[in-house]
Amino acid sequence: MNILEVRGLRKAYGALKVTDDLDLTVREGTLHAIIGPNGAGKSTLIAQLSGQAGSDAGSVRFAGAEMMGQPMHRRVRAGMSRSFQITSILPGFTALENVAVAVQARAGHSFSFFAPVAGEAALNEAAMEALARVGIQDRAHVRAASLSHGEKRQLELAIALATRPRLLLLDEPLAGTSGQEAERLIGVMRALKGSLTLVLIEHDMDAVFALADRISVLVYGRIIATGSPAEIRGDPQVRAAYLGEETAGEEP
Ligand SMILES: Nc1ncnc2c1ncn2[C@@H]1O[C@H](COP(=O)(O)OP(=O)(O)OP(=O)(O)O)[C@@H](O)[C@H]1O
Repeated sequence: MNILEVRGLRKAYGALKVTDDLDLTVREGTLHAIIGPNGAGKSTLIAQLSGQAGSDAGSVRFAGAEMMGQPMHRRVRAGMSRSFQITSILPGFTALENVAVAVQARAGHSFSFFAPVAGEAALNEAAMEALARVGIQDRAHVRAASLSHGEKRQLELAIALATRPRLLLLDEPLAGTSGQEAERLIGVMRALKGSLTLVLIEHDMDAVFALADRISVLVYGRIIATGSPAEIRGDPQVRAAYLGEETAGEEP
């Protein structure tokens, strides 16, 4: 089943067409990576899908329902969530509080995953469960300011997971991480695979080709190819437009 069907998506900043009649189909349960050169429109696409940024035209169907025009909190409630940058983490709050606060803030007044009577306890339970899924439950009561960079990246993931998404949009989760931290995050993403659908933007090609079930290549606001890692690696158009000889020739 296709959990996400994007058709004719457009967004321009002045004369600059950032997403330009973009089509994308994501199958449920897959990790679908989107790669492309700097400035291709990847972050803008994630922002448009999550509802953080508006769109000029197009259709975004999630689990059969049209999301275009819906605000972000409605999309979160429908099961579509995105990870946020470290800047949205509150340094004086513990990891657990960060997850709980973010869930409430993002789901807004329509936060209704739990019966009202369950309130805070249920919220904390969900937050703790999310921390466990990303492997930092033992850091739950540590202030975010004291977490390592990699742990903050894990916390971002936990914040997104706590809304119990069916589809999680990840914008460069490995950015700025060291080798060991990146390995840990790759392990977390691998463990998440199958239990939900992941759409991943990532510059680390080794990680992309190791993790992805399918890859789409975005160039100048359009998807020029979609396929398995092997198909993308072998696609002459992709090699010419983006991957370059040294990456295209390597085996993961
Ligand atoms: N708010 C904005 N106002 C004006 N131009 C913008 C805005 N956001 C993005 N752009 C421009 O849109 C283009 C696409 O940016 P975007 O960040 O989506 O690309 P990207 O593929 O994620 O790039 P990178 O790989 O470098 O992160 C760029 O030329 C960028 O300068």
